[in-house]
Amino acid sequence: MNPLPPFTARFDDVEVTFPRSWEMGENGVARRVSGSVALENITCEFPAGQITGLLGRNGAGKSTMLSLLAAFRRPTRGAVLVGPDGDLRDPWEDAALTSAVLVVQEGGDVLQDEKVEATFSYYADLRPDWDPEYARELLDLFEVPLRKKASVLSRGKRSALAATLGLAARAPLTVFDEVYLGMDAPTRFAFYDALLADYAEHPRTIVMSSHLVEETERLFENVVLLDRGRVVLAEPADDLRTRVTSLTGPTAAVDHLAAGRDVLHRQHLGPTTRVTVHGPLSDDDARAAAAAGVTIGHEGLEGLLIHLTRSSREGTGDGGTTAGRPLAGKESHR
Ligand SMILES: Nc1ncnc2c1ncn2[C@@H]1O[C@H](COP(=O)(O)OP(=O)(O)OP(=O)(O)O)[C@@H](O)[C@H]1O
Repeated sequence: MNPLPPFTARFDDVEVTFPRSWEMGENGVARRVSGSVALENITCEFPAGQITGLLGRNGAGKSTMLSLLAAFRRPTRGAVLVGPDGDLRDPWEDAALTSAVLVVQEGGDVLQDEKVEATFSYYADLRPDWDPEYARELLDLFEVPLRKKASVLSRGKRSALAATLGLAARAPLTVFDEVYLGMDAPTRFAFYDALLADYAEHPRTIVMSSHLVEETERLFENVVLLDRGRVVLAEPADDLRTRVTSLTGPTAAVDHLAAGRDVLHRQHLGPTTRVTVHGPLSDDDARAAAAAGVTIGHEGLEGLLIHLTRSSREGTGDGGTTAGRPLAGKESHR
């Protein structure tokens, strides 16, 4: 059977509100937790056959958004649609669609009390594009024993197993929700390399949520940035990369060039100053910089994202988005 084509995923004015609930406080007394808006006015697309990074600070709404793709929950309002281009549908209770969407979270969806090979058999039954040989290759690469129970693996090895399942299932829409948590640096980089190599050979749509922007950004063709439940930007990664420029050189010349610009970061080292600014330089500025001994460089995405999420927070103040905040009322105790 031919594999399904890569899927597109679309969010159309999506809102997710969590209802009020009860939780046990530290003192053992039940506490009423206010409802909260986790996602608000989310309209964006994860394009077919591309790798998109879903970025945002803690509590921004990344996992909530990704859980909608796998139909783990329904939006309170708006529509989530997935499928091959021209045939996007609501994945809710649609078994054919959900078997083509795989959301991999830390620890993965594994049979905890059985050997890893039992989980492989389970995926072979459930996932039409499962590649058993590739799965074993990945386990060798990550040094995860096939004959151990998943529950006795270390946290890093469990993450590597989850990554293995995500890659070897070759789902037309594959979502990695911070799956690398617990992996050491060599394993994380082996995972990124394996992902890129397999994606090149077997095109599919990949969405990866991440905090580790600096080390994952090279993977991304698109970026969706969430802040407090709202989309701050959704753009091709290359367009974003050209938006942050560093200027390094004599302090007076750097300050002159940076005047009136949106400065993201400033660092002094004796008579030398380095600033990062938001926005490209004109040709005239570039010539002036060269004449004044100022070196121009391009920065990664991290500085821009920190800046955008920080300033959106300051800019909105209390009257801005309600996302991630209580809906109404105060916490009460009983
Ligand atoms: N089951 C739930 N009940 C109530 N509120 C929830 C629930 N799940 C998430 N939230 C709230 O929704 C908001 C978004 O949470 P979410 O886990 O989606 O964020 P995230 O970006 O994945 O965070 P992190 O990077 O810390 O994992 C948070 O304010 C969180 O407290």
